[in-house]
Amino acid sequence: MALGMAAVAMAKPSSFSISADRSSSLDLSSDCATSNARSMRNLVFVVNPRGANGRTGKEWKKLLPYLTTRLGNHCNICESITSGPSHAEDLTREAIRDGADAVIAVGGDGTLHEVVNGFFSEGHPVELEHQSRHSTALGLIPLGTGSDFARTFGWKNDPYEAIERIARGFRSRIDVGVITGTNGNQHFFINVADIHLSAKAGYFASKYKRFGNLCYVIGALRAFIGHNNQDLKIKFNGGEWEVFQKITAICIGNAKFFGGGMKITPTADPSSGELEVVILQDFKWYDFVFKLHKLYRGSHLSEETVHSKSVKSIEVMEVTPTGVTYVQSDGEHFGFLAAKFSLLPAAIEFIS
Ligand SMILES: Nc1ncnc2c1ncn2[C@@H]1O[C@H](COP(=O)(O)OP(=O)(O)OP(=O)(O)O)[C@@H](O)[C@H]1O
Repeated sequence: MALGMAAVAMAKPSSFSISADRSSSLDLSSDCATSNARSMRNLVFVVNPRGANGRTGKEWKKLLPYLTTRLGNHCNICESITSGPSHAEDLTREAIRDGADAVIAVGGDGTLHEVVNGFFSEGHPVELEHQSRHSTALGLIPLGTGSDFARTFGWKNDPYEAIERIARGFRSRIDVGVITGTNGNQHFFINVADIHLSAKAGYFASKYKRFGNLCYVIGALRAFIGHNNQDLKIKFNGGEWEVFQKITAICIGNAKFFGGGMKITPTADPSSGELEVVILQDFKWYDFVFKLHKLYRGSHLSEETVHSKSVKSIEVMEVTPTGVTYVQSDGEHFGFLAAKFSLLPAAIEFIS
């Protein structure tokens, strides 16, 4: 195992590992200073130093000594710093193949999203070679701008609380959402996928993260420029196509929150085996002004122009193809319609 973890570190110069138990036999053949004790849990922390406009990197530097003291006697702590977008996926795959007991995303929802995608390769779960029964858990230290997935569990951006959860090591299985685009490739999401106005707003919000949570307001204002509510065809659970008119946004929740605290899919539950779909129809700009408080509270489902439904799958396509209806997943730009959204029930063990 120690050799495996060393391989993670050697493959990426930005990775190294620390164990508080430095007196135990260390593998000094690499910069990944792991203990050989097999009883030690191997935890790989995938850290996005640019999360929350660089705050994640700064917080992590302060946190690491505490983490080492708190967990280092029982765990090998391996730090993997991302070097750019998508790197977290590769780091996660390598860690799982090398036998990590847990991969912990340190950052926001974007980092968590990439780590979740790293649990899969070409549509299949990544496994420790020749040991399909070994299970790597997913963990989270929420340190992002929105950190919306953590809100479903009532967690704050408090890294010390997160470390206590990791120390307890309680695991429960959660569902993972799957998006299949027009090219047939599968992409995974853990929080909320969404279509049209909100997805366009998210696309622009990502350009303004330097303004903190205000980026979501700026993104929404920018997205309204040139926006039209649009007729879309929807197929639920593999049934018949139905036309829904004047759609403003479709939100598909494995969990409840998006956009920096909006409780958009309020009955979604990542361990329910179903996705909650919320369809907003015929919203005008002033509806967002008057109904925004409802979206934040999750009380918008009672509105006449809001429909919700629990599903196993949903397919969406444009009635009149434009090719520019935005799709995003976990706040990350995915592409454009058409797309199918489905679920892998209980796909990942999550440290909760
Ligand atoms: N080293 C890096 N340099 C630049 N960008 C990176 C790096 N590592 C990851 N990223 C990108 O940073 C983006 C944002 O990361 P993250 O989600 O952690 O923070 P956030 O956007 O502030 O939080 P939230 O998504 O919760 O609002 C991700 O899309 C990811 O691809």
